[in-house]
Amino acid sequence: MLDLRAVTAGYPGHPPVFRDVSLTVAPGESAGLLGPSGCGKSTLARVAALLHRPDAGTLHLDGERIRHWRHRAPRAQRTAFGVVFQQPRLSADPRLTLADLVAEPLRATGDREHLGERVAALAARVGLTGDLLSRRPHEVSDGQLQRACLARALVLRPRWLVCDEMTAMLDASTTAALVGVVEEYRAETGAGLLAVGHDRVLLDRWCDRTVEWSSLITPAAQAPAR
Ligand SMILES: Nc1ncnc2c1ncn2[C@@H]1O[C@H](COP(=O)(O)OP(=O)(O)OP(=O)(O)O)[C@@H](O)[C@H]1O
Repeated sequence: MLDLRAVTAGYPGHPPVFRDVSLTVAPGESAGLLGPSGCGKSTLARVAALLHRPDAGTLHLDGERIRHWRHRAPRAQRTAFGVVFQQPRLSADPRLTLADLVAEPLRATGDREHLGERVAALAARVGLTGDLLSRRPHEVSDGQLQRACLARALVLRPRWLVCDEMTAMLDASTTAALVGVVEEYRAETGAGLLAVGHDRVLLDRWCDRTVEWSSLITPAAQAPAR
């Protein structure tokens, strides 16, 4: 269970982006989060994935209260999440080949057993050929790079996936392919999913339920647009 209760979050030097937001995703469930630009969806998703420390509120992950975020979170909690962001170029080290990008979490955690085979299997799953794996980010398209970022998110076999507008800049066939990979992985592992997006049709098709940001928040709790 991913259980966010009365979370208030924002950025230093600014009023909170939102206050007292609660959201629960059951084990194995897929929840879509829909809302207008700038309301705080990504911030909430980052809090949920332990990447952004909230100012107040609680997060329980599979029954355990989270007390630390980012590098301070215990490895077992950090690696429970696979996260894919909207803009692959902002989350990919331009010096790495796509193969090394996919392998990055394995190297970071020291889990190098059968590394080459695991990367190759995931690359095949997301539709990356051997030729593409040897290229660097500037030598591939956004869609190809996003495929590598999804493979990287899956390589530690997370229990939870957070996809923050993963397909926003992709064409329809790449969107369908990546959503298909996520769903195949979830069917195999029982992983839960929080998918943030603007596209109601996509989220309704993809997820067990779609949550509107406006239903999470009282008008007084939303900070004015900055
Ligand atoms: N690093 C930051 N420092 C200061 N303010 C930030 C930072 N990141 C985001 N914000 C602000 O926080 C608010 C919420 O941003 P967030 O990215 O969570 O919204 P969002 O709902 O995901 O938007 P979008 O749908 O456009 O991606 C926005 O007003 C944004 O300008």
